[in-house]
Amino acid sequence: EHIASFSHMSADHASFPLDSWLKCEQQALKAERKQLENYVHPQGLYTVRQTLARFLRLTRGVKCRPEQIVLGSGTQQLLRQLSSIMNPDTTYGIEEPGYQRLRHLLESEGRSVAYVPLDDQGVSMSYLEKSRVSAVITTPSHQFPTGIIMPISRRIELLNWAVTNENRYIIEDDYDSEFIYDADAVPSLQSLDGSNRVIYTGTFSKSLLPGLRISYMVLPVPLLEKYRDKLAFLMSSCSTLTQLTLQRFIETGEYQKHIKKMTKLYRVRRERLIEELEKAFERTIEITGANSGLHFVVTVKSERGEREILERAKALGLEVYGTSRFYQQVYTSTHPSLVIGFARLSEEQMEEAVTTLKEAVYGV
Ligand SMILES: Cc1ncc(COP(=O)(O)O)c(CN[C@H](CF)CCC(=O)O)c1O
Repeated sequence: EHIASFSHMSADHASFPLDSWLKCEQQALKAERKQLENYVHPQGLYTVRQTLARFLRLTRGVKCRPEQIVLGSGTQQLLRQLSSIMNPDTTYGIEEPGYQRLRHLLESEGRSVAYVPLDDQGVSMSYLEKSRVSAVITTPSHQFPTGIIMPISRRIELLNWAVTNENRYIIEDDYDSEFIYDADAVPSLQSLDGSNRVIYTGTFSKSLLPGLRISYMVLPVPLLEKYRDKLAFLMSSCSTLTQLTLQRFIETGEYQKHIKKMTKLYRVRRERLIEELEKAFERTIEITGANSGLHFVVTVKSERGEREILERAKALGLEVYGTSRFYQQVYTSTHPSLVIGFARLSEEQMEEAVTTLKEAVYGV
């Protein structure tokens, strides 16, 4: 077990509103026995998709009808389905650094993948325009892992790129978009798309819990028709009970209440952690990507490389990950950078966790 965790992989399970979730679940169990005794629509229960369509419009400006939503047990399942209805010779552009598990998934499906470098506004358009990428997978709300928030100007450029060729798509992975601190919410790419180029995916793993395994994708109508042709045989991959519980949790306002509470809690925690890091490391670190989401990146000026820092941190009982895990190419950057998540870090543990991190970076 770790003495403390900077893991970026979870939400703050200690603050999960268990009582109200259980109440919604019990109500669902009692009121919806019929639904539970049968198989439901392959895309998930229609009434749940109605709730989600309203929720996405309200929170992210996503414009869609419930028919366009597919519920799934995790983003990877949805991407697997999507790649089976898209052009088989699509080249998928993965952000570099980016979410490597999506790359592994696409490669395991025999899809062709290319790497799209980033500049300070997100995916590099100059690279994209020269590349053979036809479907770019991007995380504009809080680029994973750098934390870059893609400005509206770059979103427009990206949409213009997509409309210049009817085989081009943007897969907008709106991951980690629920919590924003020092920036205004930027409208989703999907809300700006007038040409059926954007597939929007999201998940409740960060705002609720990863273990619920409930994620969703919004298909533009032409792809929905392909979905119905090719994947009508599929059964819904996420639990009907979880769908019904989530629906109640949203309809009763519990979800919005939870997000408000967690934004306040995470904002305070994030500020405290930045203070502690700056106090302990003084001028020797640079913090980037901290304006939204549940993690940021800390780049340290140290002779010690990332691998050695992580080994020492592990030996000291500290859970922390480095950014090299998100690069497909091996980079030997002069200054190692770490992904610092704060969802699992309590205020009491903070000082000790930062001291231990400093020990891992500079300790002898
Ligand atoms: C960019 C991005 N889009 C979606 C998910 C969510 O997927 P799901 O919960 O299955 O809906 C993740 C999940 N991120 C992993 C867990 F935090 C990262 C593991 C690692 O670092 O290998 C992610 O990074």
